Amino acid sequence: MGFGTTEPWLLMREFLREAGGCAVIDGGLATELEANGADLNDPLWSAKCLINSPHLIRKVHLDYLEAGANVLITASYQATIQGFQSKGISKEESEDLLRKSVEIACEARDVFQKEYSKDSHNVEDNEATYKQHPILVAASIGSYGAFLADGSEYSGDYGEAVTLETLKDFHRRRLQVLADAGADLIAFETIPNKIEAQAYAELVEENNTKIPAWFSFNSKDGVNVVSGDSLIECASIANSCKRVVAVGINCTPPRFIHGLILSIQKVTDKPILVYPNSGERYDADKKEWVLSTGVSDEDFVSYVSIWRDAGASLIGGCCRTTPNTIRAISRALHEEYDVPQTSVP
Ligand SMILES: C[S+](C)CC[C@H](N)C(=O)O
Ligand SMILES: N[C@@H](CCS)C(=O)O
Ligand SMILES: [Zn+2]
Repeated sequence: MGFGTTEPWLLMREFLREAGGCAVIDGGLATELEANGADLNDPLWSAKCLINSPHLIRKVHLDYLEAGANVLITASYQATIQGFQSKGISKEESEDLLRKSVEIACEARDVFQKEYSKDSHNVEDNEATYKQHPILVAASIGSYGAFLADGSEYSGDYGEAVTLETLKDFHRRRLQVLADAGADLIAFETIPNKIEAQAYAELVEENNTKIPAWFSFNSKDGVNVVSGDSLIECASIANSCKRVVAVGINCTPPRFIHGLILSIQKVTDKPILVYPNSGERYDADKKEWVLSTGVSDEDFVSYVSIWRDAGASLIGGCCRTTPNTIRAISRALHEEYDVPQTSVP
């Protein structure tokens, strides 16, 4: 499924309808790469796997599809031309690595869909597990703070020297490459402040970016985005951007999500997406998560119907969530909204 170039918002509505009213976003990619043995203690973080272990990325994407995800987010969150160049990789090879992140996700989707259609011939049409399963590939763009690799995507504090133009210059070429790489949409994720949202909005307009985008902010107080900038103002920037087809929150503790959905709704009619983290805290110096501050999968999933009823129409997980979290989200959504089939004796 692709969005093409016309009426992106209509096609998003159609995707959501095909997904049963509420689509499932995948879970933590880096988390699962680590669970599969990757060492991400590196300034490139998960993007290191684009160089060393693309097979792991493909496996994790497939695990999320099998768990019920309708949206795969690519491994380009911390993949930047500048970051690759600082490792001695040429500009051309860096751009190839960005494209590769999209290719891997598209390939995983193709493999999954082939298997899925093979299996469908062996089961009754009315079995809920074999319903139509639309899948979008969302090319991730992490913030300038992610590139800094100092955890500043959780502070949004870039200092006075970083201006709107700095951020536009930083993201411009990467956005162009990812937008032309065959993904269905761009996922601007973990956006920590208003200036970066403004930079993305201007770049999308300036480039006349071919594919639509979503804007997803993070919060650590349940009111504002992590920098302290107003979420309402940030979401309004996303709302004014015609190519933006969904607005929401990611990598934020589950307990804050309900209130944040209500805030976003005040300024947009666009679909709302939420993919919280487990509630744990990231120690950027040690490059590790502080254990025992998060919620269990059961607790996470107990929020799902609340988020859905509050108006979220894309729900998934971010850091420290796993295929088990996504499977439970998918079940919770489908149990609640599927009309049971009556069996004919
Ligand atoms: C979303 S955080 C866990 C990403 C990693 C961070 N930018 C770092 O490199 O430490
Ligand atoms: N897409 C990234 C988000 C980090 S906040 C990941 O799942 O690793
Ligand atoms: Zn995250």
